[in-house]
Amino acid sequence: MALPSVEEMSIKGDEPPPEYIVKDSTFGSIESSPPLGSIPIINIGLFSSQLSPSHDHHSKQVEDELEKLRSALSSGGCFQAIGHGMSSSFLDKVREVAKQFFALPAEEKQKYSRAVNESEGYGNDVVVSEKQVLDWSYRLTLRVFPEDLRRLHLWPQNPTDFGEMLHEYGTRTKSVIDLLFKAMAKSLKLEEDSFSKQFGDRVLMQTRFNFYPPCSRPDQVLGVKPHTDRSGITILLQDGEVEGLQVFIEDRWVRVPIIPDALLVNLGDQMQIMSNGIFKSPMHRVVTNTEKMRLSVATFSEPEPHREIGPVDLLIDENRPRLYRNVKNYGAINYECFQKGTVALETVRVLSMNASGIR
Ligand SMILES: O=C(O)CCC(=O)C(=O)O
Ligand SMILES: [Fe+2]
Repeated sequence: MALPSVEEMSIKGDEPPPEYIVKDSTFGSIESSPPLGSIPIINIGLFSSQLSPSHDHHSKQVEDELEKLRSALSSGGCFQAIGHGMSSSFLDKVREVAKQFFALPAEEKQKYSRAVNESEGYGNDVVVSEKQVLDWSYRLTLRVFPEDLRRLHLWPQNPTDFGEMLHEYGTRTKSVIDLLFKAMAKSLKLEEDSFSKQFGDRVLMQTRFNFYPPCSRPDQVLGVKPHTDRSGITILLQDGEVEGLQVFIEDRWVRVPIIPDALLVNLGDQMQIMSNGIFKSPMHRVVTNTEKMRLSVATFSEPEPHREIGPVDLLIDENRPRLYRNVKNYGAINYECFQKGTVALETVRVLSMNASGIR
């Protein structure tokens, strides 16, 4: 028998069925309120080439910010980006339009349902195994770039400005991603296209609207289970008021604070590979609560599946031997590992040398 939808269960205040109960505690049990993390705040406006780089004073500021970027990505693997150029009223509009979609009656949302074996569209978790613990959320996932790969029949017609909002938000987010690829390379003293050329000119960008309705058992159920993103980088617009995201930093979970106008940048697995392990793809999860719904908008960037990616040559040397092999279609590898419950990045690792330098 099919399970009732998360939406239905949330409205009725149902006790979550066993399929949703988190048993595995590899990454510790659910704590709704671990300490607040000190996630670095970085002014990415300083990386924009539109600013004149002529003043010494200014270039010192840029250097300092690049160093903050390098340090953030090589430790916790995430930071809060400010100075991204999107106004707070625009970000509120994105959240508002998305909330209007999720507030529609179930039948209306189902018009955009994800087909079996597809990642795009509206729905709950893809169920891949009986042992899988399900997430207390529903989602709408849409590809935004390249533009010719948009599946417009899955883009909501209601609210009527949804498509316009997604096009605008996606376009601006793409500029942020392009800017960050360059800044990340510069922060490691590399040519600025060192990462972006691996992505090519047809970077794939998918936006996932995550909706987490109230849950009667936040102590037993997660909005999203612990995972690392398979992307190059992920740009996350958090709910402006309701917390829920936690990141695993230095062996413990910390809460990600809400800064309504900031975009949270999460490094993904593919950028960990390209940086030869210098940058870290952080484990994160989302907790639920009994009272309030929460919305987040995650935009994932990755290379086209046929492109081979691998550690940048200049980041491989005697002190830092190659950690990962070159890979194509990392998305499929990540998905297969998710099904088997194994860690995708481990499967693309090069065997490490022993102390005497012999493999
Ligand atoms: O809802 C969030 O804050 C995070 C969502 C997330 O991790 C994801 O969609 O990959
Ligand atoms: Fe994620």
